[in-house]
Amino acid sequence: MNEISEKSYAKVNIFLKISNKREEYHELVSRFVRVHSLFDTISFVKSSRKAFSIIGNFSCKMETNTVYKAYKLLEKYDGVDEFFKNHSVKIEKNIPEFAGLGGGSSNAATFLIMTNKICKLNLSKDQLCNIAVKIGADVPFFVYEYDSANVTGIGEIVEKFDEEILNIDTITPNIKCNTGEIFKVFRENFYKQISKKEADKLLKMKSIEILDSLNIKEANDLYEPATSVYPKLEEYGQIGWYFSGSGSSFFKVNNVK
Ligand SMILES: C[C@](O)(CO)[C@H](O)COP(=O)(O)OP(=O)(O)OC[C@H]1O[C@@H](n2ccc(N)nc2=O)[C@H](O)[C@@H]1O
Ligand SMILES: Nc1ncnc2c1ncn2[C@@H]1O[C@H](COP(=O)(O)OP(=O)(O)OP(=O)(O)O)[C@@H](O)[C@H]1O
Repeated sequence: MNEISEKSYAKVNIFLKISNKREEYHELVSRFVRVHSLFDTISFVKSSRKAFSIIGNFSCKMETNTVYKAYKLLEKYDGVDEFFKNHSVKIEKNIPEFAGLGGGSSNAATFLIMTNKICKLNLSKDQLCNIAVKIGADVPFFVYEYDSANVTGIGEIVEKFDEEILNIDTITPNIKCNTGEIFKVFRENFYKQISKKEADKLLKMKSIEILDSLNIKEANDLYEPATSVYPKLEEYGQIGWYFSGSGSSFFKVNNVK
């Protein structure tokens, strides 16, 4: 076999509320949904480079690429180092970066899943999740490959949510949102915590019902801090559109109730 390929999907946060602080991080209560129409493609292709390599257009250096971080966490397993001496990782990017669509996190998770399979590591989803949290808060969601899930903790608790597949449109303004900065401004100027009662209620509701009952500010606790840092974002906050993660993307769900 010369090449294997998998899709690496984007996500949106149907709602995103903060429930607590955990040291420098924030615990969230969120519904994550995969966007079927937006994905990168990751392939393992034969190579004679004799060292781990990534082929693709990235704004970051190799050492900070989430796929490289995932490789470093798997290289101690039998056969992984040898496999990537003879194969390069090719990533065709479609998911915009710094967009709140989880592109880097998704790529890392797809890499973990593909390497687990091709190198026959036999790691369970829960074991892969323990590795995923070391790469980033959004990586565990993508490891489970659910179309829709409730995500809590700082991203490590992922529970499947059964609902119809959502038809989602996204727009990504040309604004690079810095996730760390937005959480910092949230903590300093906008801090609030969702109550357990309100969180339990949202976690039981279907995504389209949640969006029907909340406006853009109510659905995402990071929208106001994000617009305070990047005021131009407000030009995109039209009725019917919602804000994903720490931005800059907005999304709309086309399914009808
Ligand atoms: C906002 C979301 O996109 C929602 O899906 C994620 O929670 C962000 O996840 P991510 O981009 O993978 O974020 P990371 O790369 O892990 O963290 C970047 C920075 O954001 C802040 N951060 C991130 C996640 C979180 N739950 N609380 C935080 O306070 C931290 O300062 C951290 O240093
Ligand atoms: N495989 C990758 N794909 C895209 N960006 C990557 C990757 N690896 C590292 N990065 C770097 O990660 C940062 C942002 O990544 P990403 O595009 O996943 O952020 P995001 O859209 O803000 O995601 P999130 O929804 O998790 O906040 C940029 O600095 C980018 O260069």
